[in-house]
Amino acid sequence: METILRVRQSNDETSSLFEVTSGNTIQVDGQEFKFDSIQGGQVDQQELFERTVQPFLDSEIIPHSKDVTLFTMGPSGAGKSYTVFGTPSNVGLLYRSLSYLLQQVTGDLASYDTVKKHLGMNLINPTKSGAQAGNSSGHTAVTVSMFEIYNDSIKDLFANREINSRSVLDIVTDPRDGKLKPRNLSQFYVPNIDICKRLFELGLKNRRGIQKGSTSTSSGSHCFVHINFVKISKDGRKSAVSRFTLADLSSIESTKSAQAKNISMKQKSINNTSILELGRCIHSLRSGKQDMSLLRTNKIARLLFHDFIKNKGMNPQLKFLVNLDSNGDQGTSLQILRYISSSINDDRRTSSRPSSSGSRDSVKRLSVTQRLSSRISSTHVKEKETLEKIKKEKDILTKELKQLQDKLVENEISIRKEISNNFEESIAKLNDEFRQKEISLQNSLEKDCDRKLTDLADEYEQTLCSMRSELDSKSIENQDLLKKIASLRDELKHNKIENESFQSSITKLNETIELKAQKISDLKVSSASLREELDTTTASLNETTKSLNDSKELVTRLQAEITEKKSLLEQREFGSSEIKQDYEKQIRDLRNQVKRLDADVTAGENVIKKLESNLEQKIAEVDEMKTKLSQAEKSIDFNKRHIDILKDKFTASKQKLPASDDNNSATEHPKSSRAPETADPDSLKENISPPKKSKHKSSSKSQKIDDALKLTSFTLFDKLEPQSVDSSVKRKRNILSSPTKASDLLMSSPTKTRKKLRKKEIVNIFDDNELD
Ligand SMILES: Nc1ncnc2c1ncn2[C@@H]1O[C@H](COP(=O)(O)OP(=O)(O)OP(=O)(O)O)[C@@H](O)[C@H]1O
Repeated sequence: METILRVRQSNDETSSLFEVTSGNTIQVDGQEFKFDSIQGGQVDQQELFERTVQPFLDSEIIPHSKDVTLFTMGPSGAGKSYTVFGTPSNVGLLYRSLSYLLQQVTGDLASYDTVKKHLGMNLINPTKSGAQAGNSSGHTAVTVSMFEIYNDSIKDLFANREINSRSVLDIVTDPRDGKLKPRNLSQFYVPNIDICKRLFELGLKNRRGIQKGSTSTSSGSHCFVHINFVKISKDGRKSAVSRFTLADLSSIESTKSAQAKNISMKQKSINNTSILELGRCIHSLRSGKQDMSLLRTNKIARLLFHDFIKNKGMNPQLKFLVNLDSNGDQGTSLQILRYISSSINDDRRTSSRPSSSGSRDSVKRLSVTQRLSSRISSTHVKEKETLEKIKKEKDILTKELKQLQDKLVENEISIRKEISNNFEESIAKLNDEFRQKEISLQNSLEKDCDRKLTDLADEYEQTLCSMRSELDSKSIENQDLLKKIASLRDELKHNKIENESFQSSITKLNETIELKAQKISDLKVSSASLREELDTTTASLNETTKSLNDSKELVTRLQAEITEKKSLLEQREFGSSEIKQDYEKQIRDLRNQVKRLDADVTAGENVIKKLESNLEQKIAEVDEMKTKLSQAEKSIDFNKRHIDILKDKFTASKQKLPASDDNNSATEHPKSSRAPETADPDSLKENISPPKKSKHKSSSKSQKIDDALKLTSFTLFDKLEPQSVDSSVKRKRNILSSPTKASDLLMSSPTKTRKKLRKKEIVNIFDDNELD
């Protein structure tokens, strides 16, 4: 047991109600009180933690899984709650202890599920993030619980509910961790310090008299916090829990302070009684008197019972942290100090004023004896004897009572031990039973499993056999299919080759058709120009004819003039010789002129004849070209139709090809190569003479098509009738055929040279555009 004094120092040291006389002793009102350590006002929260709590965390809780309880006691307002919980900016022992323990478990934090296996269903996971914290192979964890005892009833502060009746028997040993605690107390898994803070905020909010967000308001209740440090064995089967209990006890209230804090007298007396009883209990246990009856009535004492039993009443790990305010009430402070010194530090009290109550008792006892002796002396001896008898009897009875009481305590201890042993035995039995059941269940499950596995194996074997036979048949089918696919591939290759040649022949045909179309268009152009030339020639012929007629009229007129002049000459034969000569000259000139005209007419006629013959020739050539043109057009139409048929066939063959060969999707069905046979029979009969049977199978379709086209073209050219000569040309030829008119034409032809040249050009054009 350890006593620590924390002093809340006032700024005004002169008004301080106590002084520290030596290292661990204080003096109040002339009385000295000794503590294990005194933490002055300059000691801050962290220092206090490091000096008072951290040592036993390191030496007891973490390595040895021992339980330690720390009580804070003191007058109201001395800083008990401040010491335990602190303020948000300066946290107290609770948060510092938790964060210290959490630091120790870092890296080895067991997951919530793992800890739950050991601590049971009452373990609560505070958040979703808590579920993800830690790992299944971790070996340490921290859990917390919080409850208050107020008006002798217990309230779970994390659950905000009264967790049991007023009976102390509701404080029970939890079989999971072997700790004595209120029945069904909530226990939270702690993954980190932030969650802790939120939890305790909630707990303090639920605490009686504590206002939200504050730890300073006096509550009038005893508040207990259990910090459980869980250690799981390496094999994960066993666990040990060490518990650090932080108890913020209610202050011992004077009537005045209780009234000031609005605490009922009943509550005040319950609180004070419970604390005094706790002190008496500890004192009796320490002095070896073991007044265990207190443990049956006092809840705080009962909560510590487990520790006493466990430690066999010897030196339980209890720490009393006494808070005193240097400016506080002297009476209350003295009351606390006396309480501590009488119940805990009795042997350590260095000096105190002579007990006034003790002297009063002795005075009382003296007066009673004097009165009794005076009575005895005044009454007769019999009464004295009787009194002595009674006294003796009383002594005997007192002795017996004491013996009985001792026996009772012994019995209770033995009963409790027995119960505890029985309980442990029954737990061990239950564990064994459970293990046996588990093993038998496991065996039966294994058997079941084996049986099912065998059945499944048989089933699978059968299925496998049937699947194998199916596989064999399928593989045979598959081979057939592969063969088919191979043959189809060959066919496909063959078709591909054919198709390629077919494509090239189509390309060639297209090229030929284009060439022919080009030639036809050229022929059309030249034929149009020929027509124009013909028209101009016809027009010039007409002109020449007209000029010939004019020339003839002129010749006639000149002949008439000659005749007239002859007659005039005869009439004037006797005229002057000059006139005669003039006339004769004129006649000669005219005769010469006539002769020249006759020569010109003759030459013109010759030219016209030539032109006529040329014209006829050209007309014949034009007719021939027209015939060829129409034949070629027909041939092209037929070819086009033929190509269309072939293309249709080709497309149909493509569609019929097997879909398996994706790469050869453009290949054709072999039947497409027989397109000419399935083409329009009438048109083929009409236009294509049957193709000669090839000696070699390998003759390409393009060749066949070419042959067919050529044959068709030739047949068409043979069958076509010659075209009739243009009627206007014929008419002009008739006109020009007359030799008498040729000279006139020659006379009046102004474009002779140009026509000759044009004629030459026409002849050239016809030569160039001759069809194949
Ligand atoms: N050592 C200290 N340093 C600074 N402030 C302190 C100290 N001790 C206590 N206080 C402040 O004094 C006020 C009262 O303290 P606290 O509530 O802890 O007293 P208490 O002993 O718990 O009182 P009660 O028993 O009535 O609940 C609080 O505001 C607290 O912050």
